[in-house]
Amino acid sequence: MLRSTARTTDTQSGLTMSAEIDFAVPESVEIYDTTLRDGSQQEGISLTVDDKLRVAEALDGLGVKYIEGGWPGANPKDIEFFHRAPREIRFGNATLVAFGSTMRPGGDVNSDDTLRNMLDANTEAVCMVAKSWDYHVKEALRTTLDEALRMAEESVRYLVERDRRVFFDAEHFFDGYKNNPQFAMAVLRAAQNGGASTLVLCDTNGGSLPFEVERIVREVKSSFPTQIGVHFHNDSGCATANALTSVGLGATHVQGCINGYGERTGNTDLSVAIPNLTLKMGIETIPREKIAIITSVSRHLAEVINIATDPQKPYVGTSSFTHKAGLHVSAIARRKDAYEHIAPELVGNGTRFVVSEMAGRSTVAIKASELGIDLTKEQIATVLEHLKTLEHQGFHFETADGSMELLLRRATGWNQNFFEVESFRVIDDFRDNSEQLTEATVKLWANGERLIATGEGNGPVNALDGALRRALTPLYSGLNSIHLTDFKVRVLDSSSGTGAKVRVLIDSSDEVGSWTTIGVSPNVIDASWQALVDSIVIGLLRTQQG
Ligand SMILES: CC(=O)SCCNC(=O)CCNC(=O)[C@H](O)C(C)(C)COP(=O)(O)OP(=O)(O)OC[C@H]1O[C@@H](n2cnc3c(N)ncnc32)[C@H](O)[C@@H]1OP(=O)(O)O
Ligand SMILES: CC(=O)C(=O)O
Repeated sequence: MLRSTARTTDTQSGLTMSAEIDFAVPESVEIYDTTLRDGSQQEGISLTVDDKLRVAEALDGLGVKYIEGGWPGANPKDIEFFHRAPREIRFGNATLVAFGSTMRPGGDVNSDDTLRNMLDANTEAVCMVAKSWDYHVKEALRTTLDEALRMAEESVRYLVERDRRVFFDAEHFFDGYKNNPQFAMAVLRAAQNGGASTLVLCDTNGGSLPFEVERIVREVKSSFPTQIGVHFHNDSGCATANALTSVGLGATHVQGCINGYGERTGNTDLSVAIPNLTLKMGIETIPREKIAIITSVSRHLAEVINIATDPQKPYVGTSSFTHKAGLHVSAIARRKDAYEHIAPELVGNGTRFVVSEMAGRSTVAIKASELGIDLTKEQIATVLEHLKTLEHQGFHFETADGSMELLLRRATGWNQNFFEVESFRVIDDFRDNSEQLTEATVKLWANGERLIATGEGNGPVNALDGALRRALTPLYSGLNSIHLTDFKVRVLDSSSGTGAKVRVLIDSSDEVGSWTTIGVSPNVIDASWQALVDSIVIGLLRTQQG
């Protein structure tokens, strides 16, 4: 077991104790997710009660120990959630926690609405937030330090006496400790006296750095026998590092959110903290077998919450194990772990390679073999050269897997024989101020026949797509299951104004999957046509391959 050593300072007397104390790095840490409370304080998040239930279900499935469900009484949604959750979810792992503050200044526990609402939520555990920064007591609560201590102790005791396990969130603990350590520690003592099970040190403004956290957690740990927890915001970008530092000093309860949601810059990202604690520090967090679903849970929550996650998010991001540089791919082809800090499968993620101008021969060879395309060394070299030239012209193959596949196939001497393009034409027809119609005509050759078809649409791509389908569907009925799902245009050299080159990306899908194709040209219709033809060819190839 890891051990860390600390000197301690008596915060009452200010004296530094000479004795050194060993803190064991814990064997296990309680994971407490606050997505449904602090996570929902993030700008842009607004969950329905049904959404909250889905999030709670997913978190329980992941095996977190506590799920903070909201602040009962703060809004009707949270009241309904606490009513429905125990009836509609069969919790297998998690305990639901109701959040609230201490009673108000000058209040009485027996008539305080917040405390009553926390009890009415009917949860085994509650989390109570209290001010531990003297500045906040004086300026935000506008009361005395003694009154803040009374509010904390009596409120905790009131809930403990009613059989609740009380987590005590000492708000602004780190700033409070820096400003007035005696008061910050006195608040913890009040909560301990009241019977709180866990003293949670909160970095509410999120500005603390790991070396400060280390000093302060060490002080607290040496002064309190009670379980220590932590709750870090990410305003200095150190929330997860601060949580790990605290655990290294003996904290055994970590609050945060899968995907790091939360007020302002968010909270400790549990999708990062859990793998670090488990896989790197050897500490038990969620059940071991659940680590492998953390990527899918992170993505599922992002869908429910409707905020796309950062592809570069450690462990669970789509780019977390994606390799682009030729040297990296070449080494990975020899040793899988050459550029990966863990095996991605441990967290349910996977290795990906993207092909671009940064590629070398190994990348092209791997991509071709993934697609079942046999390329000779010479063909690989030719593809690589062609690829780099095209990327220089503005193509971006890492986002266009469909066009990349065609490039690789063509290098073998293959050429699509579904159809041959003789010509195409697009006419924009403005009939009057309210109506605009685009008409496209394509002339193709297929099966030895000359095919001429016209399509109408609300724009050139729509009209060209219509004309192509009208010409080809009688020959290839599989086209009916191919759909264009997205169309993106990017101006590549904006300094050239309307003469600029554009890059068009088209996303397409069929019943089994999706692909992206690309076109680049100074003419947006030409660029669109290139991407469109590639899209149809890939679609036909897929129907042919069954
Ligand atoms: C650090 C955190 O993130 S804690 C969680 C914060 N979350 C939220 O605020 C979201 C939910 N909040 C709400 O719905 C509302 O703010 C409520 C229902 C809690 C309170 O609403 P209101 O009564 O209208 O008050 P308001 O929002 O203006 O908050 C200020 C009041 O809370 C009191 N208050 C603030 N912090 C605390 C605390 N830790 N303990 C007790 N009272 C507190 C203030 O003294 C002030 O009371 P006063 O108006 O009687 O002087
Ligand atoms: C309790 C809480 O959310 C905080 O102090 O940040």
